[in-house]
Amino acid sequence: MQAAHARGEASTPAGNGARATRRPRHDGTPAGPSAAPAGVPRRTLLGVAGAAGLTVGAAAGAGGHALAAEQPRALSTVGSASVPFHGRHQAGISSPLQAHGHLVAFDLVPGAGRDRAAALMRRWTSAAATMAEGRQPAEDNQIALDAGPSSLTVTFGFGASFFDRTGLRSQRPEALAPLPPFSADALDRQRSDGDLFVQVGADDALVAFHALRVLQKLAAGTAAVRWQMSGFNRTPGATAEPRTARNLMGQVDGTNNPRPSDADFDARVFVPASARPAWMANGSYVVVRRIRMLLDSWDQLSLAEQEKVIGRRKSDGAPLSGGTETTPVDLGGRRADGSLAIAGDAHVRVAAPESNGGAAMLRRPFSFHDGFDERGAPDAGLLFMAWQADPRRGFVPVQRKLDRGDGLSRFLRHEASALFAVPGGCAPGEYVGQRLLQG
Ligand SMILES: C=CC1=C(C)c2cc3[nH]c(cc4nc(cc5[nH]c(cc1n2)c(C)c5CCC(=O)O)C(CCC(=O)O)=C4C)c(C)c3C=C
Ligand SMILES: [Fe+2]
Repeated sequence: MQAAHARGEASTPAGNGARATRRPRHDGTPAGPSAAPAGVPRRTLLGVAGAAGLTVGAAAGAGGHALAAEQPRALSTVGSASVPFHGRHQAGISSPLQAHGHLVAFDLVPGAGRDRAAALMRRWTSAAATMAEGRQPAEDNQIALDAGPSSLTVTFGFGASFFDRTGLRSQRPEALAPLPPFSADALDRQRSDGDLFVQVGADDALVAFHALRVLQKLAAGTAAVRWQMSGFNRTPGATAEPRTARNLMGQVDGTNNPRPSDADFDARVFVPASARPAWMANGSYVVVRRIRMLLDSWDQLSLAEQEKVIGRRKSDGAPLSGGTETTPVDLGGRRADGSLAIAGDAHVRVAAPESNGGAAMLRRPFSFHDGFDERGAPDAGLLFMAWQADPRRGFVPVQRKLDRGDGLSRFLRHEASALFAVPGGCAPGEYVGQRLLQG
């Protein structure tokens, strides 16, 4: 069953042969359903038709909801959309944002070394590839039984400690060196770092939880959950047309992300095939930060003050230097009174590649809300994720600059941090990380 393939969608510009039913947008926009009619996984069609047949008899006999039951309905485009697991790069990096996400770090259990880690990666890869097609892995728990793939992606990575635990220290990339401390850090070490990283994303909450649970069970005896964070983005179809995401401060967030159509997109986001260590070819490095938003303080600012902090209008994300959302920011632009249109400490000025020797990254976050603290303030913010070819030329210099002079930092608290090496994608029959673990 290859729902996406049957519809013959275009390959993603990432060049991994990936086909998705939703047009990939890389500006933080949860892309809307494609205009093409949705294909339906064969399993689902049979399942729906079979179930409907049974229901028709029962409903007609009861004189109840016969009409509804007589019309077996195809999955919505949201449910039937799929993102191929296999490809040059792992899925979940340049794929469109999904509505639900789980980020999980696992630690290898004592005594579990390279061989057991390799066996786990093989099990995880097989299950992830199966679920990405909307099929159930062996020994399933039926949580996602009625749903299609719902754009499920599963992405795997390795933390620095993995290489010590598996005797693979000589294979640890230099780019995986620990992130430097930043003055804004208030890090909880229990919720930071980890040997193995799994990112699950899907447009359906049950599909996302199903994948998480399957992967956690497959790890039993080899790796245990160290920390887990869950987040969300806007549901596809919630807006009349696809739009750039908003974060929990209400800002349009993701506008100036690198786009796959940019000539330098791959160079910024993915490790070149010629780079060392060789097993990281076509991979990427992800920085994960749990950034709490101090929303009670933020809400005390006027709209004009909030816009000044970012340097963009809140309503439509247009830069304060003029134009619409997609107009390039003019950092030299001035108002009639001669003052800078984009303030000296505006977030977009301080974070811009022009202010950081060209440093750039692909931001692909999830928002989070984990209740309210003892003072009634929301424990909410951004599960910030930055993907780049090398964090020493991406996240690190930009965060250093933000740490010193970003107007937004007064309203943020970085509570957890991790950096993972995410290998390239794999072909059917291979497993993610095979070149490292078998090399
Ligand atoms: C170290 C990198 C960054 C962190 C940490 C970060 C946190 C953070 N950002 C927002 C909101 C917005 N960020 C925007 C732009 C933007 N942010 C970064 C980097 C970090 N942000 C970059 C590189 C850029 C692009 C700058 C540019 O080239 O113009 C924007 C504007 C819209 C956009 O382009 O996406 C917003 C809004 C929050 C809320 C946050 C922490 C919670
Ligand atoms: Fe930002």
